[in-house]
Amino acid sequence: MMATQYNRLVPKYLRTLNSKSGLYQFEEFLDRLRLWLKSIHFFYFVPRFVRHYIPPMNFLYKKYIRNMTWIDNYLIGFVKERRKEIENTPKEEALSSDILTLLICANTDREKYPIKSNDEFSRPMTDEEIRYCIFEVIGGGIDTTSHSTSFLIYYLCKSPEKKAKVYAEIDNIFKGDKTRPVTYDDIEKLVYVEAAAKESSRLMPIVPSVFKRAINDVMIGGLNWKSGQEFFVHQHYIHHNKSHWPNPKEFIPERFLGDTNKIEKNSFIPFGGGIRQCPGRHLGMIANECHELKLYIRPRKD
Ligand code: HEM
Repeated sequence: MMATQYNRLVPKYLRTLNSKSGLYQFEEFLDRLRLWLKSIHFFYFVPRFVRHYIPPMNFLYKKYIRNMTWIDNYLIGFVKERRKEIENTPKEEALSSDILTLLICANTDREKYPIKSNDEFSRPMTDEEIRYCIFEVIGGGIDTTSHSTSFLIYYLCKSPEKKAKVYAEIDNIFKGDKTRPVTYDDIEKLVYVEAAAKESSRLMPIVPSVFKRAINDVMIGGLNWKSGQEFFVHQHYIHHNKSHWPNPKEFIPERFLGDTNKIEKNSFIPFGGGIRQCPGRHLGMIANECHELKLYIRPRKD
């Protein structure tokens, strides 16, 4: 989405920074996203009373809230702008399939793949709801995917023997054609590539732990948790636990080949779990595999 925005906002011949250009605002947006990321820990760990009343925490608090308001307004601007564009597009003209367009058109007569149901969610979403979704996708979908790819490349570079297997599989499917687009069929056939991507996310889960709250009294891991109690599930630790993963520090994609039923339930959770499991998990995994492909299909420089 960011790359598309960049290309849309700034024609090639204008790609220099000046304070009025959309690109300038976009750069500011990225800076503010970084600040927002920093502020997450502040809101997690600084108690409410301290952040409201004790200097300098209360100044930081105000700064972070101002930052969040700026981001909200910026994103709402996109939603409104795109909504107007869609309204001005004749019905017979096809719309693009980007996430923003799909969200705006959901449950309207412009929806591409309508789902019939009569529940409380069968109404078009408000600008505010779409803004939340877009922000989640930006926050949850971009760095996670790019960092996953970086670690995959890292582990493959460290394991020439495994990398050779990735090459062999890619060669077998693409037969030397370096230009044709990657299809869904290819992705299905690339089992070793997928196994390598999974093994890399086992060794280095990009989100190392997730935050959960018990909604009932429950026993997990032999401990009793009270309703309302909050805790972290530590993926990194689980992925390195010897009882689930023999030689846990070694990069062995073969673990994910063959009968995957032997992988113990909940011992591989790079995308979290439960009802709030990552909704972008398939997209993230496919993007990861496609990056791997693009890289290795090219002329090879080891
Ligand atoms: C390799 C890439 C990715 C990894 C490792 C990853 C990992 C995660 C994890 C661990 C969670 C928390 C799940 C939990 O609480 O149990 C999460 C949530 C989320 N992810 Fe991803 N993600 C990736 C890609 C994406 C992509 C591509 C998108 C969107 C297009 C996305 C959107 C989201 C959203 C919206 C949530 C919040 C879900 C909720 O709270 O209900 N993620 N992701």
